[in-house]
Amino acid sequence: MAADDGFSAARLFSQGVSYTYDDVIFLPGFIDFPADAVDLSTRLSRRVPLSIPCVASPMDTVSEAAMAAAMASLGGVAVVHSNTEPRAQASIVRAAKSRRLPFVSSVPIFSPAPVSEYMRPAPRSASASFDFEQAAALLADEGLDYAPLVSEEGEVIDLITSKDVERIRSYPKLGKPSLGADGKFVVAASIGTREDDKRRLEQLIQAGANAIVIDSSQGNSTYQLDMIKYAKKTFPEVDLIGGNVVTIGQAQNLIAAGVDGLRVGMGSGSICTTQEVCAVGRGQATAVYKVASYAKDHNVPVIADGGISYSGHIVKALSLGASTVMMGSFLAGSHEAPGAYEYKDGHRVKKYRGMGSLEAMTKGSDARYLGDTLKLKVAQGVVGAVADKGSVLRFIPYTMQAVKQGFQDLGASSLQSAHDLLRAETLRLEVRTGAAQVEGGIHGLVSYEKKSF
Ligand SMILES: NC(=O)C1=CN([C@@H]2O[C@H](COP(=O)(O)OP(=O)(O)OC[C@H]3O[C@@H](n4cnc5c(N)ncnc54)[C@H](O)[C@@H]3O)[C@@H](O)[C@H]2O)C=CC1
Ligand SMILES: O=c1[nH]c(=O)c2[nH+]cn([C@@H]3O[C@H](COP(=O)(O)O)[C@@H](O)[C@H]3O)c2[nH]1
Ligand SMILES: [K+]
Repeated sequence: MAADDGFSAARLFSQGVSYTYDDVIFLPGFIDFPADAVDLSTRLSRRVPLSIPCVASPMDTVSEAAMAAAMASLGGVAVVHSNTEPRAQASIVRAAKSRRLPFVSSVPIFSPAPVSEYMRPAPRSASASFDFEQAAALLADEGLDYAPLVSEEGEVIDLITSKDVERIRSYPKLGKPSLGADGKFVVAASIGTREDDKRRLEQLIQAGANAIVIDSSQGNSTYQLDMIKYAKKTFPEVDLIGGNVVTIGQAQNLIAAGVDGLRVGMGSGSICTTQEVCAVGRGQATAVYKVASYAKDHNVPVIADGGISYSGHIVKALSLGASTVMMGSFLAGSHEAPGAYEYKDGHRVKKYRGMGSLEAMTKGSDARYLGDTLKLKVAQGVVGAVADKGSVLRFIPYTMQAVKQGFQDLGASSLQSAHDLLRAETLRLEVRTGAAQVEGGIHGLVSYEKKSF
């Protein structure tokens, strides 16, 4: 492409305008490879590789054991939220890491009555270290309807049933899972910056957390810098992700303090009211581009956090320099998100709430606020609901296929290649006017059905 067509990102993002994903559009590049050849493997942080660039947000309506097992089995990762007691959070991490199956069943396995009173003895059990194919083969070979999943310590941790096998088989084939050096699923977890969080950190690391996210809307604080220094000194072997940041100045401080990854986004989340309440933040496209262009020189991967509604947003975030995207609302309506489905106006929905909503704050993150001299609580998020999306094991593979098609259109065969095109200014983009955005969407139809896959 002629270099004088469109704008380079460097030029576009230096004009004093805060842009978000929908404001910008990439100009197509040259295709000389099939979409299937696009390599989406990446890193969550310096030492945590992933095979897909997807991260589930540390929110109590998104990331618990079922999400963590499913995301790791897809090659991504979930960050287990901290809106609960440290012991409970650590046991969620343990539960996800104790298996190699892509799900945590909802069958209650704890009961006041001895199990033998209401269940037949299982003819065979499956080892908790079995992956899906091994467990499915056991059920098929032995003609079993179910088998308990038994840990190395002889504890029954779950059940696998022939129905689970049927369900998982109806989804796209599982790719390369995220496994740590211990051969177990990669699971991350979040902490805060209070004195108590040091104890939480210790318990999470004992539970085997592969990376720790320091969860704050404004990471550039003396509290976070102190926590980074403490964590890096006490547990140097575990990757530490700082944030959130949206400027180079914030990133500089956290990188200097030693973080292995950065989480970028302030006010961009679907449930966020931070920009409204505090007047601080940044358009997400600008934030990702600016922080990533600084962090790359320090070998610090960037997580583009918030504002992802569809695959095109993921392509934009990654092409603007992010190594992964972190998602809340995109994953919240899934089978794997915590909570039960409800019906609202005839739609099947799941609750999704901001961690800075009054409801979430009074549930657990309250400690943050109760300790403050100023005890007036002001929400920076809302409580809402999102539509049932089915299993992440189904819609994430389709979403990744769409992302590969986007990369192919750009002429980028991998994340590294997209980042190279960006830095070489071969990647060209423009701002879309309001009319161009309308044109880029579905328009002029009396009615339509949108079925993506
Ligand atoms: N990405 C985003 O745009 C936003 C995200 N959130 C989410 O909401 C949740 C809460 O975020 P925040 O309110 O930023 O939590 P936070 O824990 O970072 O801050 C809450 C308050 O506690 C203070 N604080 C923190 N550590 C302290 C210490 N050691 N001593 C004294 N004061 C201390 C902070 O300065 C702040 O006033 C998080 O899950 C966050 O991800 C909230 C707002 C915006
Ligand atoms: O202003 C905020 N108030 C909140 O209560 C809140 N809770 C979460 N978050 C942030 O939003 C991200 C998820 O955003 P999405 O739903 O758009 O994926 C998350 O990953 C967070 O960065 C919040 N931001
Ligand atoms: K918002």
